[in-house]
Amino acid sequence: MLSARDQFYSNAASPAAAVGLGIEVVGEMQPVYHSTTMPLTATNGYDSRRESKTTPNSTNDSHVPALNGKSLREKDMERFSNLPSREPVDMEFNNLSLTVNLGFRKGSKEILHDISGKFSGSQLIAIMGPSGAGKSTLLDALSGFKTTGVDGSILLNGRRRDLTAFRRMSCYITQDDRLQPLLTVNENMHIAADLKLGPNVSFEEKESRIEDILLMLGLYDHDQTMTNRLSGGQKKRLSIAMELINNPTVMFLDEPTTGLDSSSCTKVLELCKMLAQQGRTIICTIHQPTAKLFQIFDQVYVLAAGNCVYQGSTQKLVPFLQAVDLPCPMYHNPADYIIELACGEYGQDKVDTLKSASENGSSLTWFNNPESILKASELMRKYPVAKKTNKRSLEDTSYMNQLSVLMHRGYLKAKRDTTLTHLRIGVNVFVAVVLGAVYANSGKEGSRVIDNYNLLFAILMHHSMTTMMLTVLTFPIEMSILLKEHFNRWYSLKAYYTSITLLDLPLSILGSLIFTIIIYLWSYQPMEWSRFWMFFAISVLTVFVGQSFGLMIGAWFNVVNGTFLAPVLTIPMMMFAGFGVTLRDLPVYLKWGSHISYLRYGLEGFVAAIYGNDRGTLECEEAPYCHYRYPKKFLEEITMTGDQFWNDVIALVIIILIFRIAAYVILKAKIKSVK
Ligand SMILES: Nc1ncnc2c1ncn2[C@@H]1O[C@H](COP(=O)(O)OP(=O)(O)OP(=O)(O)O)[C@@H](O)[C@H]1O
Repeated sequence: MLSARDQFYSNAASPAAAVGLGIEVVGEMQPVYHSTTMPLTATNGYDSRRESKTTPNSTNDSHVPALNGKSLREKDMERFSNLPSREPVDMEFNNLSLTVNLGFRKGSKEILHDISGKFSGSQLIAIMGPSGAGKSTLLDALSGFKTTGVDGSILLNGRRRDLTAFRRMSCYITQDDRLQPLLTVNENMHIAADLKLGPNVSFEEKESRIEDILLMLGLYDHDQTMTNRLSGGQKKRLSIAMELINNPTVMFLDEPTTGLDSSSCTKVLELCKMLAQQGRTIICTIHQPTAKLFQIFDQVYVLAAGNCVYQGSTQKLVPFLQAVDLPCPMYHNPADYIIELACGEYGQDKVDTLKSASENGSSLTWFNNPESILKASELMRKYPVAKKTNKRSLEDTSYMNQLSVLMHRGYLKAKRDTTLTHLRIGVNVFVAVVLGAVYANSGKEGSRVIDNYNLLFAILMHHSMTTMMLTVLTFPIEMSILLKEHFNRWYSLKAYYTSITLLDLPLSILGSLIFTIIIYLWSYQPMEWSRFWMFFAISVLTVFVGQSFGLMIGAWFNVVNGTFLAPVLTIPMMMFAGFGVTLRDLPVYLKWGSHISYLRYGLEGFVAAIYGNDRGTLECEEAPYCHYRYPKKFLEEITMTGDQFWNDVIALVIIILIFRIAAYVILKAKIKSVK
C-alpha cells in the first residue's frame, strides 16, 4: 500500500481523487462509500446539529453510541435529573493572539496568531494539532486560565466574556490527574460536593447527585477504591466526575486521552460526548486521535503553529480537504492526514492554503448547517443579559465551610498516611533518645555546661531542620492540586492556607512535647515546671519557624531547588546565632545578621529557660574544677543575659508571622504568574 505521502502526491492531480476513510469523491464532491471501511457521515457518525436540536427526553437514539449495550442517552439522561439544566453556551473568539514574555531582555513570543473560531453549545469540540501548535495555549486562553498577553475578543452567547461569571460556569480538567491519592473515590466526591455545594444542600441530595454521576461515569462499583489504585482511565473519569458536581456548562479538558489505552480513550470521549449532548460545551485538546475517536467529536479546530487550518464538523473535514485540492488519501485517517499537513510534511505552502481556506478560523462554511449558526447579535437577542450578582468571591460556599471541609480532608489524609505521621513522631523519639544518651545528665552538672550548650543547639537544629525539610519536600506536590482546585473555585487561597496552618498544629505540638519530655528528663535539666514549659515553648516556636521557612521556600521553588536552598540558607542563620562565634565577636558589619537569625532567638530562649531566671549554683560532681559553677559566669561568656526570654518569644512569633505572610504572598503571586 502506498504511504500517505505517496498517495497524496499521486492523487493530487487525479480527476477522481480518493479520500480517507473509504470516502471516494467523484467529480463535484459526491461521496461514494467504500464498502470495506466505515464512512464518516451523519447517518452512523454523530450529527451534532441533530443532537443539539433533540430534547433530552427524545427517544431517537439511532445515532447515539452504545455503552454497555444500552444507548447512552437512554441510560444516562435521566440519571442527571439531579443536575439542574442550564442554557447552552456558544463561545466565539475573534482575532485572538497570545504573546508570552520570554524573560528579561529576551523579548516576547507570539504563540497564537489572530485566530478566530466558534464553539457552539451542546457540542464536543476537539482542538487538534501537532505538538507545539498551541492547543494547550488556546485552551488556557479560552478557559481564562491564562489572561496575560491575551489579545482579541472572546464572546459568550454573543456578549463579551465576563471572566468572573464565566469561571462560575466552567471548569478546567488538567492533563495530569491531580487527585488526592489517599482518599477513596467516594470521599473525593463528597469533599468536592461539600466544597462546591456547601452545607445548605442536604447530605441526601449530595449523595444522590454523587450516585448519579458515579453511575453515569462507570465509577459506582469503585466508590470505595483508593484513588491511587484506580487505572488511568478511571482517574480521568474521576477528575471529570468531581467537576460535574456543580454542573458546569462549559468544560475544558487538556488531552483527556493521553496515556490511556484505546478502550479507555473511547470511554472517556463517549462520556464527554454524552455530557455535551446534555447541553454542555465540551472543549478538549487532543494530539492525534484514531479514526474511531475522531468520529466521536462533533467539531474540530485544527491548529498549525498558532494558526487555524481547519474549523468545522468532523464529517466535513474530508470534503474540505478535497475542496482545497489536498484530498485525503484513500484508507488514511483524515485526522492523521490533517496533522501531517499541519506539520508541514507536505510543504509550508499547503499549510498556508489551509489557513487561508479556513480564513484562520473565521470561516463557518464547514460547519454542519452553517446557515443555522446564529450571529453574535442574534445570540444576544436570544439570551437575555445574565442577572448581576453581588457576590464578590468566586467560590460557591463560605470561607468557614471551605475551611472545615479542607480540615476534614487534611485529617483523613493524615490518618491514611500513617507512615508519615509515625515517622514524624518516630524521628522525634529517635533523636531525643540518641541525644539523651550522648548528653545524659549534662543539664545539672557544672562541669558540663558547654556540653549542655551544645545539646541546646543540637535540639534547635533538629526542630528547625526536620520540619523545614518535610515542608520543602511535600508542599510542591500539593501545589499542583492547589492550582487546579483553586482555579476551579473549590476554595479560596485564604481557606487553603489557614487549613494547612491549623492542620499541622497538633502533630507539631505532640512531636515537640514527646521530644521535650525525653530530652529534658534524660539530660537532667532543672526540674522546675516553669523552666520545662519555657523550654517547650521555644521548641514549639522553633518548629513553627522551620515550617514557615520551609513553606516559603516550597511555595517558591521546586523540590530540587528547595532541597538545595533550605539547608544552604540555614548556614548563615547558624553563624549569626551566637554559637561558635559569640555575638560580641561578630564583626560590626555583620551584627545585623544576629537580629534576623531565628536560631539566635531560639538559642537565647533555650539558654534563658535553662540558665536564666537567677538559676542557683550548679552541682559539680563529675570534675574537681568547675569553671561554670555559677550560671551567670557562663552567660557572661556567651554574651547573653538570661532575662530575654519573652523578647525571644516575641521575636520568634514575629518571624513566624513574617514567614507565613511571605509564603502566602509568594503563593498568591505564583498562582497569578501561571495566568
Ligand atoms: N510560557 C512560555 N514561554 C515560551 N514559550 C511558550 C510558553 N508557553 C508555550 N510556549 C510555546 O508555545 C508553543 C505552543 O505550546 P503549547 O503547549 O500550547 O503546544 P501544544 O500544541 O499544546 O503542544 P503539545 O501537544 O506538545 O502539548 C510551544 O512551542 C511552546 O514551547
